[in-house]
Amino acid sequence: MSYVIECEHISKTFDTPTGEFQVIKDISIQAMQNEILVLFGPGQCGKTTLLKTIAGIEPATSGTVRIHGREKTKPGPECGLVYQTTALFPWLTTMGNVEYGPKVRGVAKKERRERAKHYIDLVGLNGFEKSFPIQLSGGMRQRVGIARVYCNEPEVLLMDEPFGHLDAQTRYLMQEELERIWQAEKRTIIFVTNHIEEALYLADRVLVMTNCPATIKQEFKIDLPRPRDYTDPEFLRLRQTITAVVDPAE
Ligand SMILES: Nc1ncnc2c1ncn2[C@@H]1O[C@H](COP(=O)(O)OP(=O)(O)OP(=O)(O)O)[C@@H](O)[C@H]1O
Repeated sequence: MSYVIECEHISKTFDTPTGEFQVIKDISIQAMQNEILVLFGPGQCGKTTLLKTIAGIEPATSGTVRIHGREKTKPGPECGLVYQTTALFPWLTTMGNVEYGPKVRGVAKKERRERAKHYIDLVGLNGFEKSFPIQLSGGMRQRVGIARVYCNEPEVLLMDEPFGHLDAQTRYLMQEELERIWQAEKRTIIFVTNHIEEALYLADRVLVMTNCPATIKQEFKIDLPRPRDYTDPEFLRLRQTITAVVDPAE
């Protein structure tokens, strides 16, 4: 079996004014083609650091990251990132933001506009092509962020609590929307969250992390049919089981 993402024995230690601080300890994970892998753990446990290491933004102190078998040591277009507060260019419209990546890479205007329009429609923003970010709600801005990474056609999507700043209703809606988008155009996704329902709604597998230094404590394969039902008894049972595994004081 060939994996899209392979992390082997990743450790990460920061030099701080008070000495060395180990954030990640010997983590090995793999993601298969089109899988949604959710990293789930308590706040400050090291989830973002692990994602940055996979993206090549924070080099690992030891261990290797491979994307499609190629070692990853620096940021590159093969990884598309969506953050909690998506940094859209405020002076560009939805179209301008979504087509930005292909434009910088020299893709001809007609082709990149068609591609951008396709992804704008896919995320449900048809009619908002000319809107500026300030004219959009938080959920709509995250839709633009998702369309923008899709438009760059990365091999993997790395999503760091992308819905963490949204109100509860919009958050549920965006979970459903991401699942719909992923069903329409599947990608390999590593999704970071500390929200158990979000993890269960989206994941093929949930990896529960321990607190700093982060290790993988337990893995759960989520075989529930999609789209998932938050009130399904099996969903609720898994919610209870996984919550019990996470110990914020660990
Ligand atoms: N550049 C850095 N230098 C020193 N310490 C750092 C650095 N980056 C992160 N840390 C520390 O590493 C720990 C893990 O941080 P990280 O942001 O990876 O956690 P997280 O699980 O993503 O947190 P949250 O759920 O709150 O987003 C924290 O204690 C943080 O202060």
